[in-house]
Amino acid sequence: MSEPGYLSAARYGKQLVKVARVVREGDKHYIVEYVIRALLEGDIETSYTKADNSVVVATDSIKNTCNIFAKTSPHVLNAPIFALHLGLHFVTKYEHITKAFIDIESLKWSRIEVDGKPHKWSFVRDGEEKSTVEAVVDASAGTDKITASLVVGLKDLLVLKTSGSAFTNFVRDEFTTLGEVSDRIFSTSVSLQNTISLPPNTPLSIDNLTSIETELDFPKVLPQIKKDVLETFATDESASVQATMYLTMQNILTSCPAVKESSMQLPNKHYIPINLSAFKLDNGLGYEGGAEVFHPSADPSGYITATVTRK
Ligand SMILES: O=c1[nH]c(=O)c2[nH]c(=O)[nH]c2[nH]1
Repeated sequence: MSEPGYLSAARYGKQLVKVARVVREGDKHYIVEYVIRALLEGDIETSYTKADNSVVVATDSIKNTCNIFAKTSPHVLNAPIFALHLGLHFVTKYEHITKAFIDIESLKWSRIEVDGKPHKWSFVRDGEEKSTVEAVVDASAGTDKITASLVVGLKDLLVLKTSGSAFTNFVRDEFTTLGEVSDRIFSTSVSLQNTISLPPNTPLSIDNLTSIETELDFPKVLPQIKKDVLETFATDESASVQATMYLTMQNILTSCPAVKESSMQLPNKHYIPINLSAFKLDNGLGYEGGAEVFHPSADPSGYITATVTRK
């Protein structure tokens, strides 16, 4: 009997590969802690359609490769370049693997300050936000014509402001109960992805990674992006989540020439003023705001997304 369907997409690999790497420069130490997802595409159809494992690089070997590269890659402290290195390895090592998808989440380890000075080997988890990388390395046109896309960003960056946020002039009809406010709490958990322009005229290869690493300067760019996010959030007289997120991405495009597109997803984590009038307490429920007691509402939340692309 002929099969009713055909294999229209296939990709596989290992996810949740957790690895930490210490780099020691004398008694000054560095640490990164990564959660890696490495997925492969290529001439792997027969593993699905013919039970042919001869085309399968075992996901266990993919995990081993992540650990080996954590030890051997000269780019291990620079997550976006490390992701490109891993991806380039898979598409050059295995002739039948033509695309590699490497995602990395970096957990936050910041140096502990002692007497105002960063300690040499002690670190603190001072925030749940993760720095993110999504790299796609594509050798489908041949290993001498490898291309890649690279997206860097962050997620789970929780922020809140108690003033400088209004929401007025929205559609008011028979479905509307929300009052207009000139002053409210604005809180969100920032997810942000920035598409990076890779240096032009540089054939993508493992040999060129060091010059790409120098040119893109992620140790400078990534903190700049976070600074843009936090400073825009703090200082914008926000008319809405939509308007503030748009301004944030324009500021990133201004400060980071290597970013060609920026996308954000922001939940609007509502803080709802509690009505205390039954207790003869005025909790500032009107247009002017000024409420002091709120219900931090877990759900539902607004969910606002946008992409800004360089002209
Ligand atoms: O900044 C906001 N944008 C909205 O689209 C919206 N909708 C809503 O109920 N409150 C808000 N706040």
